Amino acid sequence: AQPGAAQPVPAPMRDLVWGKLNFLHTTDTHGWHAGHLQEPQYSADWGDYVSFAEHMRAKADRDGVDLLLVDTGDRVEGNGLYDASDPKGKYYYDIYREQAVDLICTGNHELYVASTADREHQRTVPNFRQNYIASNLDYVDPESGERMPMAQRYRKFQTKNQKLDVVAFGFLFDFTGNANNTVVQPVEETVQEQWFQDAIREEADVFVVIGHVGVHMPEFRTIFRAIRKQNPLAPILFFGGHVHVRDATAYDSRSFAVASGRYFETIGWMSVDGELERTAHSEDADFSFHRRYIDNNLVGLHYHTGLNESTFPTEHGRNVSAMITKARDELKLDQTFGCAPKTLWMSRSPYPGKDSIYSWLENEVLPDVAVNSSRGDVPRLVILNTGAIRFDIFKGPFTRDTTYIVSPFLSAFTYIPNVPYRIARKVIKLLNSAGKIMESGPMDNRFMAIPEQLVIHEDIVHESPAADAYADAFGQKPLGGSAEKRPRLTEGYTTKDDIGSDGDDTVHAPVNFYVVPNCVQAEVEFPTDGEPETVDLVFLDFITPWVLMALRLLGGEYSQKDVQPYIEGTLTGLMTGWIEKNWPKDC
Ligand SMILES: Nc1ccn([C@@H]2O[C@H](COP(=O)(O)O)[C@@H](O)[C@H]2O)c(=O)n1
Repeated sequence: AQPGAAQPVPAPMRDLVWGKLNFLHTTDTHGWHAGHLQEPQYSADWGDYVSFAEHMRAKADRDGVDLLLVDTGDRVEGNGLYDASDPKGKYYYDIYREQAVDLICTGNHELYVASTADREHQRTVPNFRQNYIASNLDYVDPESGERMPMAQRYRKFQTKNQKLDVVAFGFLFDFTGNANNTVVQPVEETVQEQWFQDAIREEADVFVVIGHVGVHMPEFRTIFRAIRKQNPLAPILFFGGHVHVRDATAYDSRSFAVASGRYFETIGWMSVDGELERTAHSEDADFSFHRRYIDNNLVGLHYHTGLNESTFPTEHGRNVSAMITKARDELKLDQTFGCAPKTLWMSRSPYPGKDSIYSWLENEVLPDVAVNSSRGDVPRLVILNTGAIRFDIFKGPFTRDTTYIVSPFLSAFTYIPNVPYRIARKVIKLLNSAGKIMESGPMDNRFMAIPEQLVIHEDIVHESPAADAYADAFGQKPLGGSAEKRPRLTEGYTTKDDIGSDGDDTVHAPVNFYVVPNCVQAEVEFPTDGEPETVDLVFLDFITPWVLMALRLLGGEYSQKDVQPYIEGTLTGLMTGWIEKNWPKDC
């Protein structure tokens, strides 16, 4: 872990179940490779993961089974370690490559901005040349204009110890927001391509599909159906992501799919056991699948390896942790802009509410920063999509790192001047409508909100979410402390997926999740009496297509040419400026 990172505390644990073929999985790490310095439960860093994987591989070798490492994209955007350098990722690419990832693919965040996609192609693809898979993604060379596969379309290889034949694919969901130096082919089309049809006819003991795709998204079903049609008896394993949740499902009795959360809070574990060799595949062959969501902290990593503080870190792992410390120092990520007077939550506290980050933005920040000096006294509606905010603000120092953690995007405020208020006032309602109007495809309203809400549609409020709940440690091993003296449970994930509610490796007290609207809105410079005739409609550029669509549905004929820049700077910069001005400097 990084110097100064919060110390994890012991908790009741569930063991990993090993099989013949085992996997460790990361997804949506978004630059959090230093770990969560303020959250003990997720405070291990990428160097610790390197040590962990080395010990787990050694165990696999000793036991004659196999272990593969998977990463399913969105490695960038969302943490100072990636975002704070110029160019972005100056340190991240060299840190990330130190992990021996066997199967890796691209997420949408590697593609929003052309220069990010260029760097993915120039750095990460060659770093993982044999292992990077891009089944439905092309890259356009900036010099020649030539369109080429981002990486190999699929990978066929043999596992180290059992020589199992694996055919692996690497997909991205049907993403349409990519920069124009990449092309994402819809999954429905890809599975009809000749190369794919040939690949699923290769001799395989196991098919592995990794993808930046939620395990309940239709894209994985499409791939599953295509492979299964040709291979009725083979095990098919899916590793997904994008939705930022811990999740698992099975598409049939010979398939299994797992998604491993977000922000390097989770290291996913999947194992499959049974007669895996294709010669043994039969109607009667029984495969067993297990999944575990490992909280990324040293107490847990020691537990799963049976090691301790002195025996756990490998030389390689220590060196990677040191690379991260050096990068964080050089990037001055601990530089403080202000001291947050209290914790502001995205989903753990209701909106609107005194502890909601969105209420804080709506009531305090937006009215103050969304000001165009030449139109300062014009009444305006300022709309922010909730997905623009990526993480909670914890009470205490708000640092350079926090700015990117909370708001990594380069989104700026744009506006349409003088929109009749009778139309403008209804826009927010349409943007927040539960999907009746713009409900699917790239214009799905939910793409404006946080990714978790693609699968969580209602509040999850526990009767006693507080930290004073105690373990029902029956059948679980207390880690540190006897059964009589059970440890107090820490708050954390209490995942329920299609497999059950025993997926998390650590037994936690539950936390609440309150659904938030797709967008929030501040009314600024409104007359004290009556309504304005017209208003400036101000919004983040990311949601322009939805705003134009909403206006059109309300009878306002506006197009992209009516949308103008409102103020200079990004939401991130403006928010940080507000914090510098309004919160105390020292904590
Ligand atoms: N400029 C941007 C880009 C993205 N968003 C939000 O992020 C969501 C996607 O996040 P993933 O980590 O799941 O890829 C997207 O749906 C938007 O809500 C944004 O606000 N601004």
